[in-house]
Amino acid sequence: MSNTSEKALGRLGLTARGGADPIIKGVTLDSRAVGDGFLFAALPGSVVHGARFIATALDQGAAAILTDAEGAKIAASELAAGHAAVVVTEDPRQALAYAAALWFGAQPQTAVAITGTNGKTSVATFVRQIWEELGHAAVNLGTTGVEGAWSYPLAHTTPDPITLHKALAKAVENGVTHVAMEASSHGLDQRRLDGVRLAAAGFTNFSQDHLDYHHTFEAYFAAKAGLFRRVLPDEGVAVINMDDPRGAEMRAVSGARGQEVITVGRGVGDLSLMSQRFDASGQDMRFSWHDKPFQARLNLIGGFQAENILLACGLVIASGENPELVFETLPHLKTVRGRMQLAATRNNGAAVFVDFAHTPDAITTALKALRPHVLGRLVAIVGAGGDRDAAKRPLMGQAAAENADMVLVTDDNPRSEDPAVIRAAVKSGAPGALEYGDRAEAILRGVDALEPGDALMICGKGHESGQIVGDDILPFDDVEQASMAVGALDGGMV
Ligand SMILES: CC(=O)N[C@H]1[C@@H](OP(=O)(O)OP(=O)(O)OC[C@H]2O[C@@H](n3ccc(=O)[nH]c3=O)[C@H](O)[C@@H]2O)O[C@H](CO)[C@@H](O)[C@@H]1O[C@H](C)C(=O)N[C@@H](C)C(=O)N[C@H](CCC(=O)O)C(=O)O
Ligand SMILES: Nc1ncnc2c1ncn2[C@@H]1O[C@H](COP(=O)(O)OP(=O)(O)OP(=O)(O)O)[C@@H](O)[C@H]1O
Ligand SMILES: N[C@H](CCC[C@H](N)C(=O)O)C(=O)O
Ligand SMILES: [Mg+2]
Repeated sequence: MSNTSEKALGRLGLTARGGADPIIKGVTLDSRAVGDGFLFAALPGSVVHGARFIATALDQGAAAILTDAEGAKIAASELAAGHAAVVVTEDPRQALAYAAALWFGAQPQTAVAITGTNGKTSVATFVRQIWEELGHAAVNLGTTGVEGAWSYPLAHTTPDPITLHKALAKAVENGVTHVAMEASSHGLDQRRLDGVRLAAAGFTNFSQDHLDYHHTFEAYFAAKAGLFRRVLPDEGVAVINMDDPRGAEMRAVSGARGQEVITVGRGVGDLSLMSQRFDASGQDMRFSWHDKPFQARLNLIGGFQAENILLACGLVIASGENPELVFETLPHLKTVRGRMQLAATRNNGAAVFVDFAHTPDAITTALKALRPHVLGRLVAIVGAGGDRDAAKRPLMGQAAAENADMVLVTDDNPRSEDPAVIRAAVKSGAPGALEYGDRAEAILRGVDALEPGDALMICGKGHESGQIVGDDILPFDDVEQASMAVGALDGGMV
C-alpha cells in the first residue's frame, strides 16, 4: 500500500495492511460478483459474516478486502497470505459507502433525502415534480425505482451503496441535475447513503414499522435520526414536520449539528398549513411561508397530502429555489402512482381508490383522509405482508375496522408464510371483517358492495405489480383489478 493510499485511509479512520497496492477494477459486496482486481467488501450480515466468503473472493481474483475486526479474525489465514490489500475498519458499511461514491464519481449536483415511516415516496415524487415544473432535469429515487427525467428499476427503497452510486452516476450521464431520494431506516442503519452529498433532508413522521429489524422503537428512531446526525452535512438544511410527536426531537438532533431548519406544521412553522377544503377531485389549501399567506389548488385526495406537499416545498426551497415560484407549481402536481389513486369509478358514481398504506398508522391516515371526499360509506380491503413485522398485523386490522364501515381481509405478499395465519392475525384486530384469501375476489366483492356515494380503498400494494407467494411473483396490479371488477359488474367500458 502506498504512502498516499495510507494517508487517504487514515483520513477515513481506516487501517490498512497487506503488501499489495492494487489497481482496483471493480467494487462489490457479494463474493459471487467478484471479478479480477475487485475490492470485496466483506460485511457483517444478519445471516452470515461476509468474511466467510473471502477465500472464494480471493480465488476469483479479489485484489482488496474491506472488512471489520471480526471479519479479519474469521479470515485471518487467507488474509495473512498477503495476496490482497486489506482494509479493516470499525464501520465497513460506511467505508463502502464512501468508496462507492469515489468509485462511481458523479452524483447529481443537487440532492435531497427524505426519511419517516410514511410519505417518503410521496414527498420525493412531489419534490421531483416541482423541480421539473421549474425546468430542472430531476428524478426521484426509492420504492418506485428511479423516475422522472430518467428511469431505472431498483429492487430496494434505499439500495446498497454500490447500486445507489451506479444509479446516481448513470443519472448524471443522462443529464440529471436534481435527485430526491428516499432514506429507508434499513438503508440509514446500514450506512447505504453515507456517501451521498445532500443539500437538504426531510422528516415526515414516525410510527410503527420494521420492528422485526430494529426491535425497539428507539433503535428505529435512531436509525432515522442518522440522516440528520450523520448524513446531512452541517451546512445542509433540515425540513421537519413539527406536527409529528417526534418532530421536536428530530429538530433537536439537527439543531445540535448547527443545521438550518425549516419547520412545517399545521398552524405552526415556517411553512404553516392554515386550512383545507375538500371536494370529490381534490382540495384547496391555505398556507403561509414566514407568515405571508398563500392559497393553492391541489388535485390530490387526502388531507395529509397537504403536509407532504409543504414538506416537498420546504425541500425545494432549501435546494435554492424561489418560494413564490415553487408555490405556483402546486396546481400542476399529479397523484403519485398507488398513493390515494383513483383507480376506477362505478356507473353509480362510487369510487375505487388504491393506496400503499401498509402500516397501522398509514391505514388510519389513509381512511380518515378519504372520508371528507366521500358522501357515503367507506369500504376497506386490507392484508399484511409475510416475512415482515408480525406485531403490526392485528393493529392494521384494527385500524381498518375503526375507520371504515366495512372491512375485507385478504392476502398481501404472503412470501414464505402461511397466508391463512397472516389473515387470522389481521382479522383478530377486525373481528367483523369478511375474509377472502384471493385478492382478486376480495376486490370484486368490495366493488360489488359499493352503493351510490360509497368509496372503496384497496390498501397495501399501491404501485406493486405482483403478489409474492413463496418464491414466486404472480402478476397482480390493484389498479388493473379494480378496473376489471368494475367492468365485470357494470359491463361496457371500464
Ligand atoms: C435485512 C437486511 O437489510 N439485510 C441486508 C444484509 O443482508 P443479510 O443480512 O441478509 O446478509 P447475509 O445474507 O447475512 O450476508 C452477509 C454478507 O455476505 C455477503 N454474501 C452472502 C452470500 C455469499 O455467497 N456471498 C456473499 O458475499 C452478502 O452480500 C452480505 O454482504 O446486508 C446485505 C449487504 O449489505 C444487504 O443487501 C441486505 O439488505 C437487503 C438488500 C434487503 O433486502 N434489505 C431489505 C430488508 C431492506 O433494506 N428494505 C428496505 C425497506 C424499506 C421500507 O420498507 O421502507 C429498503 O430500503 O428497501
Ligand atoms: N404524510 C403522511 N402521513 C401519514 N400517512 C401518509 C403520509 N403520506 C403517505 N401516507 C400513507 O402512507 C402510504 C405510503 O406512502 P409512501 O409510499 O409515500 O410512503 P413511504 O414512506 O415511501 O413508504 P415505504 O417505507 O414503504 O417506502 C400512502 O399510501 C399513504 O396511505
Ligand atoms: N417496503 C415495504 C413495502 C410493504 C408493502 C406490502 N405490500 C407488503 O408486502 O408488506 C416492505 O417491504 O416492508
Ligand atoms: Mg417508499
